[in-house]
Order: sequence, then C-alpha cells, then structure tokens
Amino acid sequence: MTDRVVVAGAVYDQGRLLAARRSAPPELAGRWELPGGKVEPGESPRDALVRELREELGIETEPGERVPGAWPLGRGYVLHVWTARVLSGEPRPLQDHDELRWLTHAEWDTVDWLEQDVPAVVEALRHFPGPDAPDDATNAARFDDTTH
Ligand SMILES: Nc1nc2c([nH]c(=O)n2[C@H]2C[C@H](O)[C@@H](COP(=O)(O)OP(=O)(O)OP(=O)(O)O)O2)c(=O)[nH]1
Repeated sequence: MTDRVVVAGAVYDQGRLLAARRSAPPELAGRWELPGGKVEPGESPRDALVRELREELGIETEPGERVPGAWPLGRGYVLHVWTARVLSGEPRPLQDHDELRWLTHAEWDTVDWLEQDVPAVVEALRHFPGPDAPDDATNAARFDDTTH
C-alpha cells in the first residue's frame, strides 16, 4: 500500500522561513514543524496545503515548487514539502500550534524540529528565495515553470 501524504509548507517571507510549534498530540507537542496536514482523498497536494495553511494559520498562500524529496513519518505517512508564499494575512497559531517563528537561514536550527523534519527543512532552505531574491511574483512564476 502506498503511504498517505502529509503536505507541509516551506512558507517564506522576506527570506525567512515559518516554523510552527505543535500543541498536540502530546507526543509531538513542543516540537517544531513545517505547518500543513494530511492530503484528503481526491484533493491535490497544492489544494491541501492552501487549505491547511488557511485553517491552521489564517493565511492565504500560493504554493510554489515541490521541494525534492519524500520523508517517511512512520505509521503509513510520508512528508512532502512545497514552498509557499503568503498572499494575505498574518500567520497566527489558530489550530494545532501554540507558537510561530520566522527564521532566517542562519537561525534555522534554533528551534527543536521534529527529527523527521530536519532533512526536509534543510532541503527546503535550498529551495526558497533568499532575502536578495528579485521579488516574490518573479520567483513564484519561475517555480511554477519548473515543477510540473
Ligand atoms: N503538518 C505536519 N505534520 C507533520 C510534520 N512532520 C511530521 O512528522 N508530521 C506528522 C504529525 C502528524 O502525525 C501528521 C500530520 O497530521 P496533522 O495533524 O498535521 O494533519 P491534519 O491537520 O490533516 O490532522 P487531522 O485531520 O488528522 O486532525 O504528520 C510536518 O512537518 N508538518
């Protein structure tokens, strides 16, 4: 049986990556992750990501490129990561999280990531625009060209 996909966002803004601290379940609470959730049957990963980021953080986002890789989470789940830029809203920990933090590249390892997220975050950092990127729209268009 194929693993069920958990899609997570490497949400970036001004060269920083958004990290979210889980508030549940107890075995994951206090650890940091890339926000997202399970892809529902019949749903595209991009649609799932937009939905999860809206539900959990109250933001509207545009997914960019799929970060290459697939990270096993155990119990029949696998983590896929997409870059995503914020279109509107200020992220707030509405559901599943109790703290959010914007991290610069240099700060990426200053939070206690879930172990399985570490390789995903490292890979994501190689794929999201740094602070010197020309502008978000240009990057989003470039990513769209290369991902499908
Ligand atoms: N969202 C997310 N989940 C992760 C990451 N790393 C990781 O091990 N997980 C695990 C935690 C959860 O067991 C599972 C995702 O479940 P979730 O609770 O976020 O998904 P969901 O919003 O769809 O939840 P639900 O419908 O089951 O309540 O994957 C990550 O970076 N992001």
